[in-house]
Amino acid sequence: MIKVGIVGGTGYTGVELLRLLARHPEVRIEAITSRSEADLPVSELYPNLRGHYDDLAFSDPDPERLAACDAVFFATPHGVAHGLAGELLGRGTRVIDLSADFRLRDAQEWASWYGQPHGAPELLEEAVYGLPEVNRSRIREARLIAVPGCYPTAVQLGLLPLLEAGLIDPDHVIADCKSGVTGAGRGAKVPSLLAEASESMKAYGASGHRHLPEIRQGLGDAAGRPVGLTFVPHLTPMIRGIHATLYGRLTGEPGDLQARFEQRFRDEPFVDVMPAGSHPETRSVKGANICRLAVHRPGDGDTVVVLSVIDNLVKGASGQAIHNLNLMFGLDENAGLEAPALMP
Ligand SMILES: NC(=O)C1=CN([C@@H]2O[C@H](COP(=O)(O)OP(=O)(O)OC[C@H]3O[C@@H](n4cnc5c(N)ncnc54)[C@H](OP(=O)(O)O)[C@@H]3O)[C@@H](O)[C@H]2O)C=CC1
Ligand SMILES: CC(=O)N[C@@H](CCC(=O)OP(=O)(O)O)C(=O)O
Repeated sequence: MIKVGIVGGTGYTGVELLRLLARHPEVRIEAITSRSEADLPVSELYPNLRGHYDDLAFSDPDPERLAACDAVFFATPHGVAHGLAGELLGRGTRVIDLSADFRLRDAQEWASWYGQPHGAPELLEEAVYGLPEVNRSRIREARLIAVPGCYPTAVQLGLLPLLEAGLIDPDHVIADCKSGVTGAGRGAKVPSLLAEASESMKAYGASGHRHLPEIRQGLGDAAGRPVGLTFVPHLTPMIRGIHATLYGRLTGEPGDLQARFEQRFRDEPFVDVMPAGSHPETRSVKGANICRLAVHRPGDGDTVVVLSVIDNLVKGASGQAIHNLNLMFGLDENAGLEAPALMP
């Protein structure tokens, strides 16, 4: 069995790791941390886990206990993994970070978007961006994984087939994205209150969101040159889910777009290219580690529209993190990730 630790076990991505790992045949949880809930049994905070982890309680983050694990997930706010990752790696423990700490290759760029100095620039060279559909072979060899953000996962998967093949103008790409409120984490914040978030919808970060440089970095790699991206996130009254509507201007006659998308993701277990004409719904991915895509060319014109949906907590975070673990340890890629979505 692979011994696993989770730092930040009380948050939404932490409990989602627990839910998915409860069905993982090769993993045993050795440590799960919370500073605010130390000593509380996990099933008291999360009754959905009763019967699964009856002997497991939250504990303070203790580097000794974490270093005894084969792998540690960080499900913490940005900046936390910077402080502990180096020590764990030095002691032979692999690190899978769900936060943004190691996603940007440039420490200065990270500092400017996250408003603090990068805490571990010496680790950036070995960090692997954990998008399996792009980096599968590097992930297999990695010791340190930066799990992609939720918006970046939905946007990159939808645009990769177009940018890799040079089918759209890389200077004018638009990502219009909607997120459920769990995207903001479990901490109490006014915009997440029921009375603020329900029966209403709003854009935010229109003039610059911290996922913009992350998405640009990935799309630039796919296009082989810098990409001009307009990215506007929105908060919507749903609990889970990301819906990305992506627009690109075709550079010429693209051929059969549907066939291109199917071919690009033919061997990917967690990307579903839906039949031509589909409109994927966020509820069709709720609780499941899957991205569903549909590609449209309205009126056979020069604009291509891609619809991409994921569950922000699963393919957008904890499920993708477990997919990375499976690859790093040579396990079945599907282990712990086989459950279909909850619908309705
Ligand atoms: N929510 C989402 O949809 C997604 C989130 N992410 C990223 O994953 C990470 C976790 O997100 P989420 O689960 O939503 O966050 P939450 O705010 O829900 O939970 C954060 C967790 O981290 C712990 N924590 C906070 N500060 C520290 C610290 N200094 N040292 C150790 N533990 C700490 C908290 O417990 P305690 O304070 O008790 O120690 C809590 O368990 C974030 O970086 C987020 O950006 C990525 C993709 C999607
Ligand atoms: C709705 C909402 O607030 N979403 C968050 C993004 C989700 C998230 O946790 O960001 P990472 O993927 O980078 O960790 C935000 O806009 O900051």
